[in-house]
Amino acid sequence: MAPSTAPDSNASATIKIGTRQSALAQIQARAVEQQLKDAFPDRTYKICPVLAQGDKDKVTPLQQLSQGENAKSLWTGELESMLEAGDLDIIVHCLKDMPTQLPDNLALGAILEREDPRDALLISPRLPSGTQLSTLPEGATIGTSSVRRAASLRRVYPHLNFADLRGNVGTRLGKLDAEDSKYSAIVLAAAGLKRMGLEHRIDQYLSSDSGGMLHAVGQGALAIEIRKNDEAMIEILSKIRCERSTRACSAERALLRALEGGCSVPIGVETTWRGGKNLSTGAQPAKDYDKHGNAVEEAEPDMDDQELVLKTLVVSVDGKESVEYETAQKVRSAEEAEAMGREVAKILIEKGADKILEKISAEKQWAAKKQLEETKTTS
Ligand SMILES: NCc1[nH]cc(CCC(=O)O)c1CC(=O)O
Repeated sequence: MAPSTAPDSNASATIKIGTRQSALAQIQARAVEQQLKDAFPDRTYKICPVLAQGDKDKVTPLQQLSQGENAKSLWTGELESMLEAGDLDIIVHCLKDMPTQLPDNLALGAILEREDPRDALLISPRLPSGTQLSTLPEGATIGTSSVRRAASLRRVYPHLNFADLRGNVGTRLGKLDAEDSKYSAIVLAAAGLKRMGLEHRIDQYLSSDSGGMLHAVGQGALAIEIRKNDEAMIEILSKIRCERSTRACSAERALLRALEGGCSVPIGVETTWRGGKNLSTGAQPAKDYDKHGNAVEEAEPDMDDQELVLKTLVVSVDGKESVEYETAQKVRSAEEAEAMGREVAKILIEKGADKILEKISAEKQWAAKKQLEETKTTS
């Protein structure tokens, strides 16, 4: 690829990449730096790890930390202030952790090619190998702090128990492996494990076909946050963005925004692409050939000829009530994908998802109030 010849006066300035400090976050930042280096080898880059508020406070339940207007800003607030001040040029995020509404002067600059979006089950080393969700004993405890994960699994496996599990990926694995561990299994995002080279710890991939679990909105995708008016950066990022992942994630995020859910709201999604010229006929898919005439990997069908399939699930905390909806349509831009997501939100609400979400929101407010009262009486 030709090196950048951007005419702006800053074309030689170091690109400062902000990231959280966890091992996974830094791996992700390095992966983005590498993609940028491949596209713009003449530029220089600096990774700046920043300690997030959410990483400092490991005691308060996540659900209460992320209450209210500024939900989730505890993960991104410090980094965003630095981006606004020009101390950073981009922030690398897991899209899943990004609020659907960003501060006014910041923007989502790019969504990169998505890693495996599924959740993964990791079984305790003390249990027989080959154990799956369906063969876990009655009363076995699953570690997860995600309401979506616990609620979705309760729905299909009401005989299992769920317990909070916090910390970064390494900490959570340590808690599963500890000799006196209370967990029979834990659930983590497959993407994080794969990026950390821990794929071998996955005992079962969870999906609509396996465990009845749909993943979180945006799960598995990295996103780049930028200053809204940074045209030079938008141009740079256009070389590393992924249109397919952008359309799928745009549909998911528009759905979440319309349902006004945060990361702890049990909305599961699954987006896949279906059909297209090469696959819909059932004929042998056409091969592509490189310039030497050697067959290369099967060409992906043109996205514009395919349908985006969106599966959704809203489930009550106890797993007893749920609303499901699945649809598919062609989406020829991120905007069309967003319209699809909003339409699906409307249908989910018509089917009763609003009642499930209202109840969860009321319970969260009650828990936060109780927590406040407890702090008052103990201090
Ligand atoms: N909630 C924290 C978080 N945010 C993103 C990931 C995984 C990586 C990704 O989704 O890109 C994780 C860890 C997990 O859920 O296991």
